[in-house]
Amino acid sequence: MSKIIVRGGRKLAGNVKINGAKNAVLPIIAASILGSEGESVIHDAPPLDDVLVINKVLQSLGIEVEYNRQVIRVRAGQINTCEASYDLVRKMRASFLVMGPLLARLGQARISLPGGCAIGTRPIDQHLKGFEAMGADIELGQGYIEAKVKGRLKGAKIYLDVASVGATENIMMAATLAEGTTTIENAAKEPEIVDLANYLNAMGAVIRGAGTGVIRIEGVEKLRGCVHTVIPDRVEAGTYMIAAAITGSELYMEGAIGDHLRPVISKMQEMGVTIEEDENGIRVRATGPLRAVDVKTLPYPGFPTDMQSQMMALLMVADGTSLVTETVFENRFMHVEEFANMNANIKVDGRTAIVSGNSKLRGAKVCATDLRAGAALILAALASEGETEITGVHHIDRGYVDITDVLRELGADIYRSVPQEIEQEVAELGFFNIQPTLA
Ligand SMILES: CC(=O)N[C@H]1[C@@H](OP(=O)(O)OP(=O)(O)OC[C@H]2O[C@@H](n3ccc(=O)[nH]c3=O)[C@H](O)[C@@H]2O)O[C@H](CO)[C@@H](O)[C@@H]1O
Ligand SMILES: C=C(OP(=O)(O)O)C(=O)O
Repeated sequence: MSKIIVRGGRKLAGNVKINGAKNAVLPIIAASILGSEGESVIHDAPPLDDVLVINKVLQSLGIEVEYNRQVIRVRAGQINTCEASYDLVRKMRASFLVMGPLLARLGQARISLPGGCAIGTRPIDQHLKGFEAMGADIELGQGYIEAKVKGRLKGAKIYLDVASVGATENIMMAATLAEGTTTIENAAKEPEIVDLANYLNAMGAVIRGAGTGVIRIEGVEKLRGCVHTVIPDRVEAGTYMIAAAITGSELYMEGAIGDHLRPVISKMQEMGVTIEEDENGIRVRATGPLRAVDVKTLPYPGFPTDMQSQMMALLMVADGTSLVTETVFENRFMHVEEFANMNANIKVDGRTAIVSGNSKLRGAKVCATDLRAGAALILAALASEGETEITGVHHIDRGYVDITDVLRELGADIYRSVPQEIEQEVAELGFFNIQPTLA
């Protein structure tokens, strides 16, 4: 498996073209299962391992999927099976998002339990509660979850105990073909939910309120393929924004949407980073010293948990002590131990990390324990003295397109031992040597 090698201390400069959002395209691909007529054409689908995996899940169901130059074409007129196998679902939690569409379309779905995970227990009780409220019988056994409904799902009022992104998406997709109206209360409000609702509406669904805490879905008889462009990846953009700040540089995030990044922008401004937004993107400039700030992760529009580790990397080099509180996942501080190997000074007390700033970071051998932790290690390495060697690169490949090439073009001294596309080609040949995901 590949390693990423970084020699820190270089300034960066230039434009970063932000890719389509991983967390938007995955549910959108799953939603394509609902289109019993025509073809769905999904533009700006980023070439990530997660996208390859979910495409394979659809193909394993007998659905036609073509992926070429960031465009995915899905023809789901015929589906051969309602079962998504363990081998694929274990690679990525988001594969579970095919449950709602399959249940709605075929009245039955059998999906392997999504695998264990490093950032928290990540139960799926809220997804199942929603399906049950819509009339599905759920059975668990032999590592699989089976859901069945006689006839169509029935519209229902569903209150989510936690504003889960995945549960909101899964229930919203299932409800599009249900009989009657479904209301999701305490729904997640993330931009990716809005993108999915826009996609479903373009397929013929009737969804209102996406982006607010109450979403109403009027069921329709059938959906058809449509053409859609995926929103830009706010986490990819946020990660490069921190790359600019941590190296005292200036970068322009082309295509990034400021409104999707409000808490990240605000916190970076509080730290003393200059941020300018225009209609095409976001410019980040860091010249002076950075101030410590406290950060608490929350569901959207709060500070995103997917930016917590990267923000922590930046706080390690700020003046003063910062508190980072993780409220979304109960075990998302594994990067702290790796940061400590790089000479950071961080103490964890329950769900809060106390980050002492002004660290003189030093290169070390470290391991990416999950996707964003991996990105945060790259960021810390850019600001470190000496060489950092990062293993666990398969995690990073789940969510960043060519991150080493992009950073090298911006001026970083960074390379990976095996290029991402070669690892993907090997995976495409069928040797899915990507380990089960831990994030
Ligand atoms: C593919 C994708 O979009 N992944 C994102 C999605 O993950 P995902 O959809 O898995 O995250 P959720 O919003 O569901 O999880 C949020 C919290 O709710 C809990 N929970 C969730 C479902 C459930 O049935 N019961 C339950 O208790 C989880 O354990 C977690 O503590 O949102 C997370 C929170 O913004 C992000 O970090 C992930 O990057
Ligand atoms: C946790 C993440 O993704 P996933 O939900 O796919 O594991 C992430 O994108 O940071």
